[in-house]
Amino acid sequence: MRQDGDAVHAASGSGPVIEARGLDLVFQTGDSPVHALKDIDLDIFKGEFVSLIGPSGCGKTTLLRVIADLEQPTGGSLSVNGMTPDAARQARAYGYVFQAAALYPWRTIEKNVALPLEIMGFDRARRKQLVDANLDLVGLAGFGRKFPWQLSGGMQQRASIARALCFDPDLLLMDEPFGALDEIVRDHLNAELLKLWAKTRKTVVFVTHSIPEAVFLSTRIVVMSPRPGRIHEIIDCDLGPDRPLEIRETPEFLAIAHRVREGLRAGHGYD
Ligand SMILES: Nc1ncnc2c1ncn2[C@@H]1O[C@H](COP(=O)(O)OP(=O)(O)OP(=O)(O)O)[C@@H](O)[C@H]1O
Repeated sequence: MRQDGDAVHAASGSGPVIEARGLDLVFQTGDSPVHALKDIDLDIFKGEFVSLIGPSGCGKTTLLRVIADLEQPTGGSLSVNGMTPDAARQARAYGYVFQAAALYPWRTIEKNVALPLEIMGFDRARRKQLVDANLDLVGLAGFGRKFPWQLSGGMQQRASIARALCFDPDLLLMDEPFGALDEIVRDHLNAELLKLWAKTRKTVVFVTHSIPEAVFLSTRIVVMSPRPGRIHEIIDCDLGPDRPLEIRETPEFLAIAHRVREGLRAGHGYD
């Protein structure tokens, strides 16, 4: 198993934001136990954009949910910002973007984005300031008074990103946020997300099924193999920070995409 980036980061002396060692998760179901994650070792460092890619059911969402303390591992250890996942959740260490935008239909966009701030007890003036700034950041300035159903799917997903960012967490966990969108909108949002990441330098863990999306966005790609979900390979994606959409036609991009595809195939054991 390769972890190309680790040596570089270890040399820089910065500790990992996420550190998983021998992580295991077995779901106890009515029928038979489901071994969702097996022996996951993974370090993710500050400012990285790491994608988790793998076949359906390989445990990508489960791994993200374990990091977010929404599932409990049955073995191994995990730290998030040097804390237990439980402590990190309570310290609001991360923002979470779900597959579906999951906005409340009866609240306006600004009220949806403000929800975490209300829960955290921010006063009204500060809430307005943060909501406006984050709607602006995701290109939704002027749409705060609309209701979710008045916005396109892509705009709703942007609003859910603004909601995840509004309290300025250093870590963003994103579970296939653009999976349900058409390709043109997805391309556009990929480019926007990359700009946003370059501007904010947040650490991002991003789940996707799409090889081009993973290569376009990531600094490293974690290729997972089918159940029980294991890390098959970690691939460095050193295309630099400046990535216009046309980069997807370049030999460097295609070479990395090819490596990811080969990794997925080898992990599957088709050959
Ligand atoms: N709460 C649960 N109880 C029992 N089994 C579960 C539970 N959550 C997930 N699983 C199982 O664990 C495995 C991993 O699921 P997970 O959703 O993490 O996969 P995934 O890689 O994200 O899949 P997809 O790409 O289809 O979203 C699957 O077999 C799934 O059915």
